[in-house]
Amino acid sequence: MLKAIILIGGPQKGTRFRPLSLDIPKPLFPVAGLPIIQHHIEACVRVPDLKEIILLGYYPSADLIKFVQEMIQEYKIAIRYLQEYTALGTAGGMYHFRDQIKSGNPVAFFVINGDVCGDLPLLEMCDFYGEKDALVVVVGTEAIRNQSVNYGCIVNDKNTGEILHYVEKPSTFVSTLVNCGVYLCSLDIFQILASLFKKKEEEYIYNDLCSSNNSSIMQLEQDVLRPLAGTGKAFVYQTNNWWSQLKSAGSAIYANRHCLQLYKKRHPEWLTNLGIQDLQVKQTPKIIGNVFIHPTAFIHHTAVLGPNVSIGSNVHIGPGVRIRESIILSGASISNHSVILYSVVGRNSKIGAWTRVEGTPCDPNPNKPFAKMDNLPLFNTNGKLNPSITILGCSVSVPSEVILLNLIVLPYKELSRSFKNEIIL
Ligand SMILES: Nc1nc2c(ncn2[C@@H]2O[C@H](COP(=O)(O)OP(=O)(O)O[C@H]3O[C@H](CO)[C@@H](O)[C@H](O)[C@@H]3O)[C@@H](O)[C@H]2O)c(=O)[nH]1
Repeated sequence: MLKAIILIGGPQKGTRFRPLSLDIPKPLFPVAGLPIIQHHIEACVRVPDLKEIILLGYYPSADLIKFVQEMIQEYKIAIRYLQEYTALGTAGGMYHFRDQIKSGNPVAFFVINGDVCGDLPLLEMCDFYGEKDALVVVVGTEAIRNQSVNYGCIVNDKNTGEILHYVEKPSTFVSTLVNCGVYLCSLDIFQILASLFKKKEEEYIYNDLCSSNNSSIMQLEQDVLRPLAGTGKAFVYQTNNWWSQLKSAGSAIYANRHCLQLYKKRHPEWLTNLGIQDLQVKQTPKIIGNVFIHPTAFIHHTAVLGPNVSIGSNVHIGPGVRIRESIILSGASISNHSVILYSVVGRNSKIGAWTRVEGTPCDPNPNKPFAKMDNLPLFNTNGKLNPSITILGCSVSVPSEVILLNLIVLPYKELSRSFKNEIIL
């Protein structure tokens, strides 16, 4: 029997994802029509012997209850949310809830960072794990040299996959093989965490209880992977599958495109597929490439959508609207002949007629194999806003006949004119 833990962090995490995470916890933000962590759950339920999924974080339980109930109904598998009393780090929460994780005696358990997405090779990891006497198997992927330092860097034995050296976000180049934040761990890992916890407690007592260090805070990367490197107990499973972090709001559009592409392989029925026959029989909108449309959305038959568009529930799209490379969240409405390109339109936002909402794609460099998203800061060194996708927070109202370019608009704002390269507070 196997289990899976999805690390979802808490409200203080994911700040670079604002304003998209202002009205919804970041792990529940919909990419390709599904909450980010539902993609992880989808991957987990494909593993035949996986019996329980634990979401681990420090969001208030109330934020997750509805989602957990929906997931249990949808996937008919045990899913629960365990709330840390404070941020305990990527391994501290696991140690705190070790009895729940160990119960039922799983042979191993997955740990998946909630802020990554990709074609996760969970089944392949199980086979690889079975061949090794491993405490932990980590998924690794190639990155380009200057980007690799933003990740956990792994030096491995090319023949066996054994991790020989591990450095978390090194200050200088170590290796182009990076940690994807997806692990398969043996229960024996808790012994390492137990001795670490004991050591930290002793230090705390030795320091006359005046140290502010919380001995419960532990990191999977620094406290487990790094000491295990070179002991023959940690291995890397290397993948060339698509994989990305979801750190900045800009990465949502990039992830949306790739998740829609993955549906082609796993769930073609989720993509809107209007054949020539449909077009002749009934009046339907024109769909280009991969598009997800929630069944409750209304799309006028003269609208043109795609490629890489996700439309949420109860969205209303008027006549002649053109949408490309964008996410339209639930309840939004877009009036006649407006154009939406490289943008996220927030929940319940309203866009008038003949308006253009456009962002700048911030994709990885297509000329460099293995390039990842650059999580650029909001402002460049000259103090100017780095051009990025346009984001309208929830309940934003945009008038007719204006142009919005490279804009971040906070929730509930009523715009009255055109804007360019600005953050509207
Ligand atoms: N439950 C819980 N989750 C946490 C906590 N702290 C972080 N997380 C979750 O753990 C994941 C990783 O956390 P970060 O601390 O933000 O690390 P990172 O910068 O994303 O780097 C990690 O992921 C990279 C791949 O995306 C790795 O390359 C790197 O080595 C590391 O594992 C995220 O999903 C985050 O929400 C915590 O205290 N509690």
